[in-house]
Amino acid sequence: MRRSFAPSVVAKRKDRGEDDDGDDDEDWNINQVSKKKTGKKDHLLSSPHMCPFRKPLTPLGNQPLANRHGLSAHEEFIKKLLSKPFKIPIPNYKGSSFGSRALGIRRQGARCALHDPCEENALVLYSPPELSANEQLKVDMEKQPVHVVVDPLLCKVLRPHQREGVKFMYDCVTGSQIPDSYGCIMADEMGLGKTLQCITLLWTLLRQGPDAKPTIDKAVIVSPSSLVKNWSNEITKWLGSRILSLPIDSGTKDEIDTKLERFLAQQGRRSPTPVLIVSYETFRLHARVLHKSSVGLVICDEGHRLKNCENQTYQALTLLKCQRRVLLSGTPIQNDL
Ligand SMILES: Nc1ncnc2c1ncn2[C@@H]1O[C@H](COP(=O)(O)OP(=O)(O)OP(=O)(O)O)[C@@H](O)[C@H]1O
Repeated sequence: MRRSFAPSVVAKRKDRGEDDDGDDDEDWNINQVSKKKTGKKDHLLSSPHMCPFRKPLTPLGNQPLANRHGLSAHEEFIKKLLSKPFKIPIPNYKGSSFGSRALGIRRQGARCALHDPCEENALVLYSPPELSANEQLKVDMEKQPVHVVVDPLLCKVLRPHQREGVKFMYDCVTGSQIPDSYGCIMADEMGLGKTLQCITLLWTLLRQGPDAKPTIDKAVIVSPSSLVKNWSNEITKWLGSRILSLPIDSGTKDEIDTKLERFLAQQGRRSPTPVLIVSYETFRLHARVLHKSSVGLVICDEGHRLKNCENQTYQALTLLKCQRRVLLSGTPIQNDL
């Protein structure tokens, strides 16, 4: 802090007998310092490097200690801390069996639906039971079921009868229509858009569920060979690149087996190709591979082709490890389905 040199202030200071060895450079007086502190006036004055008007700088000895690398003790401590190798805190921890899976950040707080159930035109397939204010205080919001709402992308194109159809199929395959039954026949007339309804169901089950996680991880569509490509095109038409399908309509036995094995080996929420599309013939011929693992949903297009239960394709389909089953047919009556 600079001292005032106003004559009145200087006079007052002198009256009070204040000495001048404060911090201010301007007030430093080499004669006084030499008399009071060192008594080496002559020596100081005789030094050719000593300025008589400016106090000497603080000696370096007052600075924090530096090591031989020029780091202060604190910097040295931080460096040591950061260079410590990472140690797994759990003894003998082996890690997950899915080596490629990265650790995620656990979601905190209440679960929420993927799409807004209150949005105009929203198609809500599942609503959690309503809770009273008192119940809301008691329940664990992290375990509360959430709404299942059809992606608005599809909602805006679905026609009224298709909305009903999607809701019907969802209720059936989730066991809400008939307890412990997970199948249905979708028998809309030809050209009413059964394919789009099934794609909507598939997309919803692959991404959502009341537990705020996907209901299924893989699905198989079995259709007449002439329609395999059509299914793949319709999926791309409505969902773009959101999901990739795996249509199998040609190839050698080994090639097809390899593709099927790869499809079945996929696990978890984000399978790269979660939808397999095969013909009835391919399904029957490769049933041995397909029976090795389970899938979340099977859709049989033109299901009236499964004429009776002695049929080999029917047998192969029955043995597939899959609980949720949808059969599509524009003409279900002809075969007594
Ligand atoms: N909501 C919609 N808006 C626009 N186009 C639609 C809609 N629903 C279906 N379509 C189109 O109508 C056409 C016929 O639909 P689709 O093939 O699904 O009928 P389908 O009921 O499966 O008939 P089929 O019994 O002959 O298989 C398709 O090209 C489909 O993309």
